[in-house]
Amino acid sequence: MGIIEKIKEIEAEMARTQKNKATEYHLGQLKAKIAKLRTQLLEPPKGSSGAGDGFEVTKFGHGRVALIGFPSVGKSTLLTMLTGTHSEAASYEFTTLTCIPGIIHYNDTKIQLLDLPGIIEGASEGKGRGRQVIAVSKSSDIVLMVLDASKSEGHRQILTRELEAVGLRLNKRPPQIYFKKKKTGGISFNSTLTLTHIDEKLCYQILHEYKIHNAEVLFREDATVDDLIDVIEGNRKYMKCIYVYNKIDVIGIDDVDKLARQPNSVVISCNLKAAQFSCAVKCILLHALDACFPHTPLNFDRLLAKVWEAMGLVRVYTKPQGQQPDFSDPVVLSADRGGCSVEDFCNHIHRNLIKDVKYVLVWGISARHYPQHCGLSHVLQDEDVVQIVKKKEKDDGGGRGRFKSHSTAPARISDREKKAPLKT
Ligand SMILES: Nc1nc2c(ncn2[C@@H]2O[C@H](COP(=O)(O)OP(=O)(O)OP(=O)(O)O)[C@@H](O)[C@H]2O)c(=O)[nH]1
Ligand SMILES: [K+]
Ligand SMILES: [Mg+2]
Repeated sequence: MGIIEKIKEIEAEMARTQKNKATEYHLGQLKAKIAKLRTQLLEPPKGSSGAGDGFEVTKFGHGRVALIGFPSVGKSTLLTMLTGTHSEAASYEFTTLTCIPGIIHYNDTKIQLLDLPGIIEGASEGKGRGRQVIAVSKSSDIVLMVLDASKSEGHRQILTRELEAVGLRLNKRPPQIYFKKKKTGGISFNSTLTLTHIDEKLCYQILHEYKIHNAEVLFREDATVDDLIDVIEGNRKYMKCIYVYNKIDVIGIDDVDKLARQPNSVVISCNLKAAQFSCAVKCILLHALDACFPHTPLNFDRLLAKVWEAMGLVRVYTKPQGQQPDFSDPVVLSADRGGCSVEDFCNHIHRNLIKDVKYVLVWGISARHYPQHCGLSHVLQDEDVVQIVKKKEKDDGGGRGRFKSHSTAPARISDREKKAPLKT
């Protein structure tokens, strides 16, 4: 029997089993069995270099965003409009057969956007190009789940299930469970609060299923069996996901309103410019819009702002001693990938720089006063300005200038200030 058949059989057994106190141990064990089989399924077939075979494109820019969705929801149309890179779009399904990269230029950064073939139910088990598509989406920093606003709400759940089946966790944080395998000593089970979904016996049983007999487990939240399995498997990827409802030009105002109010969601139309849209719809959208740009496709500005927020990129501008900061070319850091400390910043510029650094001067929202003398562990924030003071060098932090120490309230440096000359 193949792995997929085994999974199907266990799923059928779970569906047959009534959920009650007497069966909960058995059900927990079955869940662990399925998780183990799914992990086996993810192992690349012999002779291939990985599940993303033939789909890999070189990483480029400051971050990567994948477009995931059913066929013909408008992924390629969206890629073409956001990046200017042409990706064939047509009214028939599976128009796109491979991975097509484009670049979004936003806030002085470059974000790689990947168009992918449509996926269908069963993708996680290898239907269509599901496994390759999922492997590529795992390599990205965030996922845009593109949905057809005129189709069933169930599509979002089906896609979420497919992604969960391969270990992706969307808009969730890792379970607060400390877990460490040991060589001896048996299982030590502890919790900092009352657990309502799992008890010691169930925990032992799941560990037993994984043939783990010595370990330390500490629950720091009221976690579930699924959470425990995620922690034991240890290969889950926690990603932000934005639900992009496209084609709102073909649905009614009430439905647009409902979709626009869901968490992590944005409603758009590739077909209509904002100016062509009725005033009523624009009013509804305004609760989510900072400004309405009449000549951009409807709500693209909002979509880009959401992508930017989810990426969590931190732009740091360098200021050579005695000169204006260079506001054209930021060093781009990320808390999730590589970190945002002064040390990370220095390593970004040059890997040997760190040994020459005496301290740095920081202007911007991470600084308590302007400029703040900071060490290597100081955590920078978006739009900070940094001057590196090397050993045997004097800083110019005491001079007269815009970002000087007598400024009291740390404020984000505005675009206007960036353009204005900075005297030092
Ligand atoms: N009404 C409407 N149609 C749209 C919109 N965006 C895209 N379309 C149409 O939807 C159809 C499918 O678009 P594609 O961009 O090919 O969709 P896809 O998701 O890339 O499809 P596959 O590559 O086959 O998975 C095309 O006929 C587009 O013109 C929209 O906002 N409104
Ligand atoms: K299509
Ligand atoms: Mg396409």
